[in-house]
Amino acid sequence: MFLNCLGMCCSKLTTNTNSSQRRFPTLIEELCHQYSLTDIRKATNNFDQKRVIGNGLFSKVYKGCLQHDGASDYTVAIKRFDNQGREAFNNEIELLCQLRHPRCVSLIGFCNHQNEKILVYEYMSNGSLDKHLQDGELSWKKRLEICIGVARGLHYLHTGAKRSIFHCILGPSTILLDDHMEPKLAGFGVSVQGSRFMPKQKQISVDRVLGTWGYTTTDYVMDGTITAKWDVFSFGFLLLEVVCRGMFYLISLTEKECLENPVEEGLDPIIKGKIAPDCWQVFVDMMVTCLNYEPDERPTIGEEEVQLEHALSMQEQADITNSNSEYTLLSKTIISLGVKQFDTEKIL
Ligand SMILES: Nc1ncnc2c1ncn2[C@@H]1O[C@H](COP(=O)(O)OP(=O)(O)OP(=O)(O)O)[C@@H](O)[C@H]1O
Repeated sequence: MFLNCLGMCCSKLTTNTNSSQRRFPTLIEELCHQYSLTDIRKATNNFDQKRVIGNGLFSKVYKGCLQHDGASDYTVAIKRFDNQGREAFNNEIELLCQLRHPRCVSLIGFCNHQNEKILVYEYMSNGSLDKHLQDGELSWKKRLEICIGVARGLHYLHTGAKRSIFHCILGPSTILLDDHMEPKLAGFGVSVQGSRFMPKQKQISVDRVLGTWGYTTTDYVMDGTITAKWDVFSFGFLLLEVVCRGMFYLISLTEKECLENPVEEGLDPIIKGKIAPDCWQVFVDMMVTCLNYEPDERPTIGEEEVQLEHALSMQEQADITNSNSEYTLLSKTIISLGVKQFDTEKIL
């Protein structure tokens, strides 16, 4: 019933575009505040370019300053969708209104004024994970903690709501970090919700290719369906990128050779020597199973979460007894993605 109501609210959002400041006496409005375009213009200094903090697939994200419920000014992130982003706007508002989890970014409000489709979120002061991976400043333990946080968020999406939610574009640019460097999932514009009466793992069909290329699994491309195992594959890719510093992001099929070298050879120099071999073994086994070509062979994200916590505790144990010296990894892990089975002509 709750989700039906939300669905109806969202279709109202799409169809009623002529009124300038229409009120929605609906659940969505109860759940998140509706801002006027004037409020948003004021908050972003009229969409000042200098306030741009990120670019989405169909949107620009600004740092803004808003007043809410009479409280003093506070900082928010304001996503302004372009004309192609209407569907993403509706999708994101519908999903985020339902989500309440410390590992998912919070939606504060929205503005739906004629062609202007805008969402307002809590501001994540440390930006997206990709920036921090590029800078190479994160310790190995922090990386592990971030991966655990991401697994918790995904676990909630897959199992915590009445209908499973599949993120579909999980990657370092859709993982944001708060003041304490804790991760939150963002970028729900193309996420997909399973149908209400379906078992959580059942496949659903979608009619478009989603996701960033490097994090896209073969399942969808082969049979046009999405399951939770899609996100698990993306999570495996994320683990790879977290240790290899952006090396695999947006990998193209022609660059697949880099996966033919052992992962240990591509480790970010910052964390080389810092990873305890026992911890690494757990981590790398998980990565390999997540990236399994066969979706049924991949673990659930709940299993991943538990294993990552186990890996972290192994690292902590090892650090107690080995506080000064560097670790050496003797393993040589080759990841096989089965990418040779792609027919790029058909896909792109
Ligand atoms: N709440 C936020 N706080 C801080 N920065 C943010 C926030 N939301 C988004 N950003 C910045 O904007 C970038 C793009 O946002 P996001 O990941 O939501 O885009 P997207 O999902 O690709 O967008 P779209 O909805 O257009 O498909 C992020 O990588 C990040 O740098």
